[in-house]
Amino acid sequence: MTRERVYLYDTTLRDGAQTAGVDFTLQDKIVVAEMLDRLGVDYVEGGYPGANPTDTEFFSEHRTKRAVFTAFGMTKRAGRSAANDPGLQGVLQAKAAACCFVAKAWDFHVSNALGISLDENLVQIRETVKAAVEAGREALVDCEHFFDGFKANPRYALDCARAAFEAGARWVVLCDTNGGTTPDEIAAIVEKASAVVPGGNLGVHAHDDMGLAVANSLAAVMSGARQIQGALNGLGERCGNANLTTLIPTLKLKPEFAEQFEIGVDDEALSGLSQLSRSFDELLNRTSDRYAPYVGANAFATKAGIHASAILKDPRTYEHVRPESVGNRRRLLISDQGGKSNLLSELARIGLEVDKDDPRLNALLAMVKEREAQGYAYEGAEASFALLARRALGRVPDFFTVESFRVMVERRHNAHGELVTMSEAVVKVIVDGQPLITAAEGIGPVNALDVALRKDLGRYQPFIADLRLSDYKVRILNGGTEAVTRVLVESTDGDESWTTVGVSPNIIEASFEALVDSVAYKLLKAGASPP
Ligand SMILES: CC(=O)SCCNC(=O)CCNC(=O)[C@H](O)C(C)(C)COP(=O)(O)OP(=O)(O)OC[C@H]1O[C@@H](n2cnc3c(N)ncnc32)[C@H](O)[C@@H]1OP(=O)(O)O
Ligand SMILES: CC(=O)C(=O)O
Repeated sequence: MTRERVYLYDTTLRDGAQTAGVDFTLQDKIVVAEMLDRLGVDYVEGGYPGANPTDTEFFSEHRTKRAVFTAFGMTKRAGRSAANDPGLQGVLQAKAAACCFVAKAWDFHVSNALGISLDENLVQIRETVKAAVEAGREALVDCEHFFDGFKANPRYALDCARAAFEAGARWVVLCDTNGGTTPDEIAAIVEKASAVVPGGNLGVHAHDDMGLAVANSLAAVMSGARQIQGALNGLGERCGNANLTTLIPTLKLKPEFAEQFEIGVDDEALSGLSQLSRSFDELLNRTSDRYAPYVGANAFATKAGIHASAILKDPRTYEHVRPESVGNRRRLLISDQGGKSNLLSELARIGLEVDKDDPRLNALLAMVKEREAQGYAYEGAEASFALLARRALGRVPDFFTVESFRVMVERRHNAHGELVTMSEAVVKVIVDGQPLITAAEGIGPVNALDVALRKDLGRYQPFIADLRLSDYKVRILNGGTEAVTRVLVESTDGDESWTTVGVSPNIIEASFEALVDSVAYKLLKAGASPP
């Protein structure tokens, strides 16, 4: 059976730039356009030339090799011709192969936001599209608020779509601008619109204000639309646009879509999707959503023991697609919700083969559950779990022991008479039976302890030379007088990052426990020989 082509139109660099907290530089835009081009989307909407210097500069040259590089703008203003509208001319002069114009399609908006007659708006749509076609551009029209407009005045909304199509628009894109439409409504309205504009020329642009942008886009395709507009990681105005990072795997991996439709993203690009999504977040300087469908770090993370047990027998029991297909990975987490299956999987991952009937496994599981009840959280502290497991299995050397530590925080005037807060720590460790005492200053008590601990570990010192802390998180558990503190410390040596956990009613003690685990893990990892 021949499959029909569905075109992906990426608006990350235009609607995505309207996301609160997102501000692309020119260099960012260049990098993202290249990422999108490699991914295999059909259109890259680069921004709004004329709206700001970055976008204008971005359109000073073609930025894509495969995708149709597209400039965004609005229909010409009322009361002037297309040729005399500087905004429209700015869009038409941009170095782009296509132009996408936002046009009002809701009578209420025409009267209240534009303040012009309904007929004048239709003239604006027609003349704008004609000007783009005459300028040799592929023309697209984003019919803003099409679905709300259709519900208020179906005839007029359809008149707008028809005006765009008859004037020569390749694509008439029906927008759920306020994101308030349901999939059933989308399906029914797209079907009605395809009586005016053939489905092969209809697109959908859905916003996620009800969490339905992906569902609405898929409903539109099922009703005949053949272009989907969306953004990487669901960026976009307010709650975002349809998330292409969710839509792409769905279109490629779910039989009800994959058997009927074809998109420009190939299997290899699909297998790089998780990495692409995370790299994009890094470029935005924001933390990736661990719970994102398909690409999130938790998308294939299983905590429940019953699930883990079945996954080990056949991953299809609890996975709707293979994690590798989108470049993600399966994780069976260690926690108080897990059973022996979780343990066995994690032990195998860290290179410890243990028999399922080994009694030490039950002891380790009991220990994990007991410690989790005290406040430890091993699902996010894989290095502390690796140490705990090796200790339970008698396979971890005690590289060093901590005899004592002391921290002092003092607020005083320095030699210049300025008020300063100083932290000092003294740590005493035993290495090969020899006591080693170190003292250090730090910007805070934990920093002082960290510096002191890592200052002199005797013959282990070379192994920890590249160790540094990259993150430190504190959480108070239970509240009130019963409160205990959980500290998670993330460390790195440049090659790998690992997380350790410490728990105590005393925040310094909890921090120190996590620091000691981090150093021990590094020694283990580096293959340091035990005493
Ligand atoms: C649904 C969407 O996401 S559409 C995309 C929205 N994106 C953006 O607005 C980002 C870029 N925008 C901008 O930088 C600026 O708004 C500009 C450069 C486009 C215009 O700036 P200004 O000229 O200062 O106008 P301003 O932003 O205050 O108002 C928009 C004007 O466009 C008019 N307008 C809005 N939509 C359209 C349209 N589809 N066709 C013609 N005119 C329109 C409005 O009526 C208003 O004009 P008015 O003040 O005379 O009534
Ligand atoms: C065009 C557009 O971004 C919208 O209608 O939401």
